[in-house]
Amino acid sequence: MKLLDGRAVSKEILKKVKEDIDHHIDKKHLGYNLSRPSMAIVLVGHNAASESYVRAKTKACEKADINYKIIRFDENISAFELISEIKLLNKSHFDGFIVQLPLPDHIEPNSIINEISAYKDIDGFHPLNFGKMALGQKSMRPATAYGILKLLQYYNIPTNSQHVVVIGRSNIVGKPISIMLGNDFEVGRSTVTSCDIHTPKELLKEESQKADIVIVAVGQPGFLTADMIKEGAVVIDVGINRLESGKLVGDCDFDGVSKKADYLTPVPGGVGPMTIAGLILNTYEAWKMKNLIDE
Ligand SMILES: Nc1nc(=O)c2c([nH]1)NC[C@@H]1CN(c3ccc(C(=O)N[C@@H](CCC(=O)O)C(=O)O)cc3)C=[N+]21
Ligand SMILES: [Mg+2]
Repeated sequence: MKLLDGRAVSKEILKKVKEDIDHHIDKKHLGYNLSRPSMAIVLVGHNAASESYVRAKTKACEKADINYKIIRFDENISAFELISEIKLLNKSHFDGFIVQLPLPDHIEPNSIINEISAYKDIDGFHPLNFGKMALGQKSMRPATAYGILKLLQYYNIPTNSQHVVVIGRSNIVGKPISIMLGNDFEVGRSTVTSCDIHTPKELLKEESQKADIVIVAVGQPGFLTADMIKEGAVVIDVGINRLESGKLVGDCDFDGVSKKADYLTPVPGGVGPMTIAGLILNTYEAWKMKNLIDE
């Protein structure tokens, strides 16, 4: 069994992005001095998990030499005020920005996401980007799904004609990864079965036992057990669950699954850092688009 080292792959991607940015800036593209890419992170209220994810994002910006600014708002901000701020950010110098989720209960997240300029939507959550992604057009891709594709690609894990079972159908992970792997991309052309926690357990097991690749994103520790996979499967664990002990675990029964799978992502150190790599790649791509840099 081989661990898919998202931390190491992410580090390599960040280094490569920095070098590519340096390269474009050295060329003084279009005859003017390009400034480095920049992103803003909108943070509403104080959520301990969000604070830690945002720290991981800013550290990645430092590694890729991308400028960033954290923009904080009081948890009592109204949806109307927040949308006004989003409209300002759409017109700002930032190449991209994200609105860290979850938002306070009184703000409906889609009402905010829909206001983000698709050109600056480095999370890839805007309906225009989601639609383009689904149609197989160039777009900002949902960062976690993008990161997972990059991880599979890095380890030369084939997806072409492979049977993939995705467990979880969230708009930010399960749904987009199911669509992307079904598309006719560099990484794709898979036969995808989309399941979720409501799929009857026997039916789910019947499917997942046949899968070459299982992607689990349900947010329940120990959900995927060894009896649910075939010998030699590739298992991508998207879960990040903090146990009462403080320990961070994924959605797999790690000890059991690791004895049967050929490849497995650890938690931490797997999909989490790859999500951040996806975000940095999207920022780099938004910057290139804005400056008309064509690869
Ligand atoms: N607008 C928005 N975009 C997001 O991309 C977004 C979000 N909101 N809200 C929350 C989720 C979660 N997320 C993670 C990013 C990195 C790690 C990560 O790097 N995790 C480390 C461990 C971190 C730790 O120790 O807590 C790891 O798995 O190795 C995890 C989770 C991005 N999210
Ligand atoms: Mg098969």
